[in-house]
Amino acid sequence: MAIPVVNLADFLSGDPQLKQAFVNQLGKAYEDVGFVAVKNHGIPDELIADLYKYVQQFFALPRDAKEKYEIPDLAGQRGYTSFGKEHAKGSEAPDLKEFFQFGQTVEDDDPIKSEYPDNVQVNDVASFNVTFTKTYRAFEKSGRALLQAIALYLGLDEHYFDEHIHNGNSILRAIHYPPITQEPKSAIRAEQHEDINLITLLVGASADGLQILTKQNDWVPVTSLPEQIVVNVGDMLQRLTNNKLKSTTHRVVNPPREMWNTSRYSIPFFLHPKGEMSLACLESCIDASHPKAYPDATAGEYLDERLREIGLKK
Ligand SMILES: O=C(O)CCC(=O)C(=O)O
Ligand SMILES: [Fe+2]
Repeated sequence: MAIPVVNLADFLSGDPQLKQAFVNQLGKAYEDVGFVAVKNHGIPDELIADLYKYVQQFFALPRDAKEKYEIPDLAGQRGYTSFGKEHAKGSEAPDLKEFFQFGQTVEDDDPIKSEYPDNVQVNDVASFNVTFTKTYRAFEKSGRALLQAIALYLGLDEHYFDEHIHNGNSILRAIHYPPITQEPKSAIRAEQHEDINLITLLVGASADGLQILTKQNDWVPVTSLPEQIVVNVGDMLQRLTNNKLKSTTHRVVNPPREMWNTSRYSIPFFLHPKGEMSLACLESCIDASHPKAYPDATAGEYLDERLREIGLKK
């Protein structure tokens, strides 16, 4: 399905009409579909190409080399998570994937630094860490602009989210779905789920497979052009907006049999605020026909609950 396409350059153009049109398009798309493709997203193409190159080199390492980067007790939040560990909420069968997660680097004197585990430094692939750091910052910047547009759509101050996402708990996750070697029992590459965070930015997944569940209950493939990124609403934003903006269910299906011998790679950036941000439903999203749907919680409390549900945290 062609998801709505928005042009981030409109928002940043300085032309008030173009900016407002962008806000309306993005907000409407997030009320209706929950997913958009963003062009002129500001993440340099060379950086994305480098990132994919190093990610492929990493997953091609022998198993014992990768396992050096799998750190128990970090709930998969930093470093490597081997094949078959994570399952979708409510599903028994683990997803057919391995992944590597990279988190925030606090560079100012924000005391939140002590709450974040250090990133796991990969020594086997030159330039891996520096490329992850650069891409992480680029995603934060694009994500901040998108959240400014969302804030305006919700009638909030344009900079409402800025302080919450500065030094936020975002995760850059590189995923490898290996070739399929035997008939999978019940598992698919990534079982249906909703993302936990505020918004997810996804660059150029290397092969087909991503599908979203429509309001009519049909699974439809997400298609976007190579120069676009896909950006969807996660459960934290859905909760904050009392279900006004939709965290749409999605999954990654297995390829047809003749493509079983191919890998799929994808690199989502899960944009999280700091743990202390309140996700209490916004007053402006509550009225008689939309009664408050969730109890108050902070982003940190909510994240812990969700990590337990997907088998990453005990
Ligand atoms: O691999 C993809 O394209 C999407 C993965 C995904 O939905 C996730 O990791 O939350
Ligand atoms: Fe997802």
